Amino acid sequence: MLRSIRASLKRANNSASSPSPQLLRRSYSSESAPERKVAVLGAAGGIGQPLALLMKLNPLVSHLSLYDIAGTPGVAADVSHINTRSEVAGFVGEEQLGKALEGSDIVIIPAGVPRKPGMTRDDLFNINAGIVKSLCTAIAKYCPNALVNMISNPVNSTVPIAAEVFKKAGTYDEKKLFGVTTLDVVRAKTFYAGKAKVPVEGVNVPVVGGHAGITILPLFSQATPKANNLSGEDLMALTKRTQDGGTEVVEAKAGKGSATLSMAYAGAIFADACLKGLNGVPDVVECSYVQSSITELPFFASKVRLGKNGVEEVLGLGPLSDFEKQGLESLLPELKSSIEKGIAFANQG
Ligand SMILES: NC(=O)c1ccc[n+]([C@@H]2O[C@H](COP(=O)([O-])OP(=O)(O)OC[C@H]3O[C@@H](n4cnc5c(N)ncnc54)[C@H](O)[C@@H]3O)[C@@H](O)[C@H]2O)c1
Ligand SMILES: O=C(O)C[C@H](O)C(=O)O
Repeated sequence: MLRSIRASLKRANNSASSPSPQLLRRSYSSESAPERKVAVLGAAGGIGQPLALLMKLNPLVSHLSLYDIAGTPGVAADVSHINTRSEVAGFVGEEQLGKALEGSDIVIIPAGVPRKPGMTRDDLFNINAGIVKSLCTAIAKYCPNALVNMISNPVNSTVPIAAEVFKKAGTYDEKKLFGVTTLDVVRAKTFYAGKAKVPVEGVNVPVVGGHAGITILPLFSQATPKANNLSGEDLMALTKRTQDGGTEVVEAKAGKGSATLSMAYAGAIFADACLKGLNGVPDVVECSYVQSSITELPFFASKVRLGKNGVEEVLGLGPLSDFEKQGLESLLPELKSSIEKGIAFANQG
């Protein structure tokens, strides 16, 4: 079971760009891997718990720090019994946040409220913006050099909030702040493979833009392997399903939250890519929402090469179909206003 989860994590490392056989072969054993501390903030939640489990299974992690406002002692005690490399520590309440963060190489943030049916991600802004702001203030103080993997929604705004908090604290490094959009890639791969009837393990689809509705733009024209059996209508339907993937789960859960298990998987894939980059593994490429100059917007999701300092290179969009060019035009105003909303919030008061 454990072996198959690890194998699946490894397989999923065939990133949004073409899979690098070298990357797939170069996984570290715990004996050779450097010490790496990963902190999960919101670790007792729907995403946090399975994410804690998946990070405990990752041999690149030596210290796993689980923080929440409640419930982490139990989660940490539970996960700590798994016989894998990392030492696990649970921290609860604001007074323990500093200890939870100190020395972290990566901080993953799934803290905050999830959607209920009928809500947009932006409806979460009023609660989650404050949570993210206070957590990022603590990150700036206790582990200013950590890579930050932002999962809390609305990602289109929470990433700009984090950037502003770090700027104010004098610790901002644009190479180290990531909005986690991996779930969009995971969905695009799954839906494409199903429709094209190709084995999902070998599928790659870049997803660009942001992480809400039409700002999620899968580039199926660049999907590999190429599928000649898909019509223009099929590609439009796949695009819509990817954009509405989160809502599909929210409705199916009928008031009991949003995607947690698939998100934990996606979060674990992205954190693993960050760890590999930090450890010097070459050609680690994932899509992520980062500071960017490939469009006129200051933040944008695209393929990103990860390295020892975080973002090594923000890769361009590549050739787009007419349908995708239109999608790009349409998403820019919404993404712009979500970014501005985040920046304004962070700078008020
Ligand atoms: N980026 C993505 O693709 C993606 C996917 C799914 C969900 N999400 C988002 O992730 C967030 C969490 O979702 P969930 O289903 O795990 O929710 P959840 O309610 O199950 O868990 C959230 C956890 O955050 C904790 N929390 C609240 N305030 C905190 C604080 N100040 N410090 C530390 N922890 C705090 C809560 O106690 C809870 O345990 C939501 O905002 C959701 O929209 C993002
Ligand atoms: O849809 C949501 O609210 C959660 C998340 O952003 C998702 O894409 O599943």
